Amino acid sequence: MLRIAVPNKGSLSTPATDMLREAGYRQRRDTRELVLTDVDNDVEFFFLRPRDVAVYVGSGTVDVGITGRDLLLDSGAHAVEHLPLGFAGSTFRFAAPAGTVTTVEEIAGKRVASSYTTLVAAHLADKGVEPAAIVHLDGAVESSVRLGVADVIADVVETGTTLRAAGLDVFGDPILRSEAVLIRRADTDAPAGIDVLTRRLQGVITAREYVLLDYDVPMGLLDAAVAVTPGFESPTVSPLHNGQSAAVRSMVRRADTNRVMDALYEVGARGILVTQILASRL
Ligand SMILES: Nc1ncnc2c1ncn2[C@@H]1O[C@H](COP(=O)(O)OP(=O)(O)OP(=O)(O)O)[C@@H](O)[C@H]1O
Ligand SMILES: O=P(O)(O)OC[C@H]1O[C@H](OP(=O)(O)OP(=O)(O)O)[C@H](O)[C@@H]1O
Ligand SMILES: [Mg+2]
Repeated sequence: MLRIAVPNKGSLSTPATDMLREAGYRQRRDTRELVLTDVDNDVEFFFLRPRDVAVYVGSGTVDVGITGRDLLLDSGAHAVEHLPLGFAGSTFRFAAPAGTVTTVEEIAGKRVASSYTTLVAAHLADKGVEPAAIVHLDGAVESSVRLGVADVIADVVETGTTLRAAGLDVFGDPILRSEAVLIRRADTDAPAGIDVLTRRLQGVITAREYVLLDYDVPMGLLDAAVAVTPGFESPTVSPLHNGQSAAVRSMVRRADTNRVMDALYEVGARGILVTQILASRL
């Protein structure tokens, strides 16, 4: 039975549970449930603190887990990224009161507050910058400068709203671009059952990222239309009963849908329909 660690709280928890449910797994109804066995799918879920997921996976007590790339790197656990999951995207960045610190080099001799101190220490060591101190805080890191325990922070930035509210500006390149990832233990054979889980999660990712596009096009314009919608391998083309047109079906990136529909219309395609994909195995 594959043992899967899932975040029980925080930004990752609900989207992780939603994705597993979409992938056909049973999920808990009550947030106080700590363990859930899905007998039909031969998997067991352990609901753990997001920060602890990598620790359990690295120690081999659970086989795989869902966590953030930033949390994985900060944990120093013996675990590796297996599949990016496409949600909980964020950047991890330095910030300071507007105009005070504007380059990473200027962090030398200053105090840096973060909830991700291992990640910050490794990054600064890599850049050859020696801070005066790296202060570990559990959260609300943006308040640390105003309250006088740090000069600079390193924190998760999603929309930037929290930074703006605290009067802080980001500086330097992003330390990291993070998203939710499926992780497994490093340097060991892939656990039995991970392939099915991976295909199922990949299926959800594809269903979220792509739509199906159907359209009719006169035979003479078929090549031009197909060039607009090349699909994954090659689009499906079926002759229409009138003998003069073809019906085409192709997968298109959801974000490109309207641009592609406009281009197809220009080429001469008509009856252009978009359909949502509910599940997929490619
Ligand atoms: N706006 C966000 N705030 C915090 N974390 C985010 C955000 N967007 C994405 N994430 C990701 O979520 C993970 C952090 O989750 P975690 O549950 O530890 O913190 P949290 O969402 O801040 O929860 P908490 O309520 O405990 O503060 C990281 O991988 C982080 O990159
Ligand atoms: O760029 P934004 O969209 O504003 O999001 C980023 C903020 O959200 C998180 O804080 P959270 O609300 O989890 O509080 P915490 O700092 O106490 O963890 C994170 O630590 C940042 O502070
Ligand atoms: Mg938080």
